[in-house]
Amino acid sequence: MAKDILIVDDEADIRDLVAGILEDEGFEPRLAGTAREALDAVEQRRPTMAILDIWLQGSDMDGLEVLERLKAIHPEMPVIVISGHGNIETAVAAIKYGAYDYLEKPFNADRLIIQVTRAIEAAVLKRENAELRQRAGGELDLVGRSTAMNAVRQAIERVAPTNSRVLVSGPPGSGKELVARMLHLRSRRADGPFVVLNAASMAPERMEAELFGIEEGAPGAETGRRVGTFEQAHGGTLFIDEVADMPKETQAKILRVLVDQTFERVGGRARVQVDVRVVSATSRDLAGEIEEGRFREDLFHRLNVVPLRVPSLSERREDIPALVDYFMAREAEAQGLLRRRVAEDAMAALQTAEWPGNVRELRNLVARLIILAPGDPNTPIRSDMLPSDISASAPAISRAGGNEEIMALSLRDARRIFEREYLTAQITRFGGNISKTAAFVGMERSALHRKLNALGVNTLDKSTQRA
Ligand SMILES: Nc1ncnc2c1ncn2[C@@H]1O[C@H](COP(=O)(O)OP(=O)(O)OP(=O)(O)O)[C@@H](O)[C@H]1O
Repeated sequence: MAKDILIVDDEADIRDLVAGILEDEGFEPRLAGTAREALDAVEQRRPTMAILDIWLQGSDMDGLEVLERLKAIHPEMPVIVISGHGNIETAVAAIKYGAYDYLEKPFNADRLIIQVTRAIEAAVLKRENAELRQRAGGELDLVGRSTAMNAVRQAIERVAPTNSRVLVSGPPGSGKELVARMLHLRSRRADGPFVVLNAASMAPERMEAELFGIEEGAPGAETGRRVGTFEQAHGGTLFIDEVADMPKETQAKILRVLVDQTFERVGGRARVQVDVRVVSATSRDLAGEIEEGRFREDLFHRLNVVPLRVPSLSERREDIPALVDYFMAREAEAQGLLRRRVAEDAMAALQTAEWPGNVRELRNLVARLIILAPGDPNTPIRSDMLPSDISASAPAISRAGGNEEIMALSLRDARRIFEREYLTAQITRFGGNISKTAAFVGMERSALHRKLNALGVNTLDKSTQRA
């Protein structure tokens, strides 16, 4: 995406000179000759950055005041100020007001280009850092090599660079937001912002101010003027989570933005232009919501240009061991604790459990186990240490055997262990009486003897002993 740079200078020659230099470098200059023109231009669309002359003749505000206003509206937007020769103090004051840097007149083209490039890079880095912090523990890759997950991965690679809108569907906690982040990171907008709006957790009366921003003085703007999520996402991706929870009036407004990419802030009249890719997600069946009259069909078609379904965890149980290992490593590091090994019977239980909360539920369980599973950190986590609803799904064989490793063995070895434990238990049950045991388990007495010998089970046959 071309980076647009607002050039604010009262001298037309300087404006044109700066614009020419930047245009040659592939930037998209926008020009303003007065403070008012500058503020109007920013109002209409947030530029990537601004270059601002401190001395603005013929304006009702000086450059420092304009700088202050710009910083109040878009604190993250870099501004480089131009100061006349001998005006270093003012330039330094501008830095205190939040300017990224200053250029002293006369300046040469190379210096201008270096400063502009550096300012944009710094803003991108700052945003990335902020996003990383905000994500706190979020993933940037999808774990799991099941066929279902590979299909999701392939779809992401195909769709991400296209700029199409995507509707991600899937049950709660299955990884829809993660998929949306990957769509952003693999798109040409990757160095733009990724902004999340959760329609489910937002009061309907606040939704519009949140999406479109609000002007000072409008009802609900107690904290002053605010930029909405659509504007924050300019040049990047807006992720609308649980889109089915959006009130119907808001749905109509979103539809308009999607059609012409402009909107008005709440309490404002100016049209704001944005360039935003919308990725939305739902865990509900939108077709059903449309039928019930709760979701607009025309909006559905606009959002659902490319549908992408994230499978539930129970549709890809073979991914569970890799997910467990991955979360175990991450959570152990985050908590400053040692990783625990998960014994095979516990893994088998995790792979057979139902997981209504999908990957999120599995992640939370692993985090809990690291802290709460009994035994020292070198003891493997066995199925009987899992919460009862999960351990109940451990295969009966591994619970009955009490041998946590049985699920790791070949059928031949597992059968041997099973037979030994089963027969030892039965003999114990019948007080060591081989005849009674043989009758119960359905074997000839002599065959049972041979079997016990082969398995290395020592018995004192009590059926031949006189009481
Ligand atoms: N394939 C995966 N690999 C690694 N981590 C995953 C994977 N899928 C989901 N997660 C993790 O599981 C948690 C839940 O995922 P996410 O928030 O993306 O789900 P969601 O479907 O958007 O949830 P909700 O429906 O509640 O909004 C997050 O911590 C996410 O990082």
